Amino acid sequence: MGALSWDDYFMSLAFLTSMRSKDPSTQVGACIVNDRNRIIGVGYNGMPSNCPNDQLPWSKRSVEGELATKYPYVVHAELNAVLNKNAESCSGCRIYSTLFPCNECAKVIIQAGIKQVIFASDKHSDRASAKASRRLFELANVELRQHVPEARRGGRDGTQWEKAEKQ
Ligand SMILES: O=c1ccn([C@H]2C[C@H](O)[C@@H](COP(=O)(O)O)O2)c(=O)[nH]1
Ligand SMILES: [Zn+2]
Repeated sequence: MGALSWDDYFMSLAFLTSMRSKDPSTQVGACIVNDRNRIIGVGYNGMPSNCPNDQLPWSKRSVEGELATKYPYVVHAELNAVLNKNAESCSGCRIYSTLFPCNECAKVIIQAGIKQVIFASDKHSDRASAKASRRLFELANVELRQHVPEARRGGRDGTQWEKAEKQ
């Protein structure tokens, strides 16, 4: 068996990173890489640092309203990856994300100078936030590409991807 492709390697790293997330419905991971294939930052969706996790909700919906759901509190994987960067700048980099970035992440990605987005799942493509993202990325000339694992092209064993896609 040959070496893992860069795309499979970085997307695998994004999936591995996503496994740190405590979100019971959608674990997201992101990995920023420069043009020399060096890792610049990784992140996953989680509650802000220093906020005790047991005091914030992970629910998708609540009869008590939006403030009793995760949405106003969770820091998205892509934002965390940019905030965690170990280089001066993300300019010209690409980002691997296990989920297509929402519009808030799209703004961060564009402002950080990231030029390429490689994503795995597009499961929220019907949401307005995903549609707004696509619009922003197109206007800002950020290249989008859905990752097709080597295994899907008849290459290596694809069990890890099958598991990830079922999420
Ligand atoms: O760009 C994105 C969009 C979403 N996330 C995180 C935020 C939430 O923790 C989940 C989405 O939860 P659902 O239950 O699927 O609505 O994904 C992210 O990190 N980046
Ligand atoms: Zn987001």
